[in-house]
Amino acid sequence: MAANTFDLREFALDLRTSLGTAKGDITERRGLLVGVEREGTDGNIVRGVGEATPLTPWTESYDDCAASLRGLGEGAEENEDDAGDSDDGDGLLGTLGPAARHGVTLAASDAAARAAGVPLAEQLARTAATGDVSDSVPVNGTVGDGSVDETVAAAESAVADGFDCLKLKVGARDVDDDLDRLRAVRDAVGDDVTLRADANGAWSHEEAERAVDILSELAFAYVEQPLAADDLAGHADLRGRGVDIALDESVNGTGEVPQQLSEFADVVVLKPMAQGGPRAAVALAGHLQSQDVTPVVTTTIDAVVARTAAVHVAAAISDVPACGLATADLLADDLAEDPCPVVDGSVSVPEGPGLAGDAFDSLLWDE
Ligand SMILES: O=C(O)CCC(=O)C1=CC=C[C@@H](O)[C@@H]1C(=O)O
Ligand SMILES: [Mg+2]
Repeated sequence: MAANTFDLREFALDLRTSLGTAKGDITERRGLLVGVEREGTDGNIVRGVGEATPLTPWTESYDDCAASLRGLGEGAEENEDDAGDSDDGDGLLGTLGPAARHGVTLAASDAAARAAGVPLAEQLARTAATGDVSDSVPVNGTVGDGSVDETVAAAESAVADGFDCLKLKVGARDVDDDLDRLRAVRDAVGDDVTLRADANGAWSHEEAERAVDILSELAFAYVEQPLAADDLAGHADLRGRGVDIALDESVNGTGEVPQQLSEFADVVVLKPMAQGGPRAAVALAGHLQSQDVTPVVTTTIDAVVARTAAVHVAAAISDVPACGLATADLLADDLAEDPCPVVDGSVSVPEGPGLAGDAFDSLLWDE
């Protein structure tokens, strides 16, 4: 196989307004675009584009990600067979943290899908045997921490924009203040809007038990990561109280993923950036569905390349519920035009080939 050559481009994007979470405010997203070029079987150059946008504690640090990708560029010639689109972590890929691995495997998968002339979602569905590929994906609105009035206003604005599912960030303030926020949102948007809360592991077991009882009264669909990432037993204990329990940091970190997640959660959030690439995310989704656990795909507030890849991941997962992919509006600017704009609470899957044809090539190569 001809050697891969890798190109890198660093970027930094400000958020339009900071996203308040229990882990602090997210104000900027720094990452690296990864471009791969290789000679195809017909002798033509095949290109692929990836994105590595770290976010601790879901992934390695930016500095570690950047250093490992720069090291990759120097050794690409010797490691041509390792930098394919395999996510099994052998060889070269095994030395990379999840965000760097996401950048490399996404670029390789984009190149392979473009060479085959198929959308990335179709290639992902083929390799994971997940079944048919959707041509659109439902998405939820994302509402950060804020006062009661700010939260209600943001929720009403999202519903007016066509979202019928909202995720509300909690855990940054006293649990009773959060429950006042959530009750006010339910009163404002009515019973037909699906509501979710995400605590990012901020609550004690006692706080979580109180919260779950109120969330059940308010008919919330699920609460994401109410307890610390390592408290799987605590999450299991919260189940069956009228609101589903979702795991995020317990599954999307740099630790081991428990095999039998159905003991601990009804829903598992999948972050392709934290899973080390689109294929790993789709494979885990299939594993979850085999245990009757519902997968939900979310970005890590990424730039347009990784966000588009997350749309393809969600499209390759059968019967996926509303996903956390409508995060473009959180950014003050982006690297390229969005091929998956949100329309009435859903996004269309680009026809490709690959991610979005050659739409992102000019970000890495001078035409
Ligand atoms: O799920 C969504 O609606 C958007 C993504 C999202 O909420 C998150 C992305 C990355 C880190 C966190 O701030 C948050 C999460 O915890 O899921
Ligand atoms: Mg979360």
